[in-house]
Amino acid sequence: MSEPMTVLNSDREILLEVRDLRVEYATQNGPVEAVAGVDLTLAKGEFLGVVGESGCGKSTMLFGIAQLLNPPATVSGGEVLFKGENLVAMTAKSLNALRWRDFSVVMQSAMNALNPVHSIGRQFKDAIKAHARWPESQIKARSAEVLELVGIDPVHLKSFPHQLSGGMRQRAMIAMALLFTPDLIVMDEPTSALDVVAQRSLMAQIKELQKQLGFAVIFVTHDMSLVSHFSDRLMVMYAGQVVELGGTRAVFDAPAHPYSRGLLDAFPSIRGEVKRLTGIPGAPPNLGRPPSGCRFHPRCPVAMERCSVDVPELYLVDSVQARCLLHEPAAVSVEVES
Ligand SMILES: Nc1ncnc2c1ncn2[C@@H]1O[C@H](COP(=O)(O)OP(=O)(O)OP(=O)(O)O)[C@@H](O)[C@H]1O
Repeated sequence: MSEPMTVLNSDREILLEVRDLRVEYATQNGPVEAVAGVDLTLAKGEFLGVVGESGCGKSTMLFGIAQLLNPPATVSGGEVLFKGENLVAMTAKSLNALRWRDFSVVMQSAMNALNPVHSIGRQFKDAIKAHARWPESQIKARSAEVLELVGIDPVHLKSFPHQLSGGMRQRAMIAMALLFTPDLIVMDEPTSALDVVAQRSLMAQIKELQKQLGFAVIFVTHDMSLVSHFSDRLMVMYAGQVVELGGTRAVFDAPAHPYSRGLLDAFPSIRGEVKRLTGIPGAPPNLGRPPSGCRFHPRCPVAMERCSVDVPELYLVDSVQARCLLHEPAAVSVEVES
């Protein structure tokens, strides 16, 4: 396996290094590889957006990184080095010691993640007690502090999840993730259950907190436009693989992979030129039997004959990486010569 490229990171210290991560679901028809060899490095304090259509493996990758997969899913290969330690090889006990303290996870729906029969304050207290022996007064003070950080009046420590609005519940989840000011927060579509206005305001708040507290974020969404203003780098996933990775601005300005271009064309631009939204015809493949060659070739508007045969790697295109044979160094030099 080739060494993962780290050229896209700044000089900042590396917090997370994912090497050739593979996740399989065991099914009656054999294994389905939902994450097929992802390489990624994340610097301290960096905000990475992960985008792609439904079923491309974004959540599975996130859960694979956080070691939160449950059967039938298992990590079938690769390493997740968090501050130099491989989470994949860690015991459940060591992982539990890291969770909340060093990294935390915010799920799609706080209604499912929060316990409906306990008050918010009780749930914060349980999370703290699992990791620290703080006196009652410190638990109360910290719980109130993190709620205030996300713009919720601390009186709501007494509230039960159903007594809060959807936006407040998501904020409460983020507050809980901040209890120990971790170095990394992974977020799986934390705004998807909210209306557009609440979505933007929560995004802005996450970004503000991130700047203030310095944690890194991996933010999964299927909405390109949502992360456009907030993420430093963007990872585009298709059929379990990274198909493009680069600075968010660079990917938006000149997407190097036809799939990224298709995703961008599927969302309206607020300030850009008015154009017809085209999107991408067809649907992501069944990962039990992914297409030969380039996994995107059956839907690709610029596919060449060899795309159904030759397997593309991630190639460097200016400052981004793209998994497309159009950018294979040999193909590019032939084009230049002719
Ligand atoms: N329980 C399961 N058994 C078999 N395959 C599964 C199972 N759950 C997910 N998969 C496979 O894993 C793939 C990736 O799913 P995943 O939920 O990670 O995608 P996603 O990009 O996060 O989608 P979404 O945006 O809808 O959450 C799916 O295409 C599906 O084929």
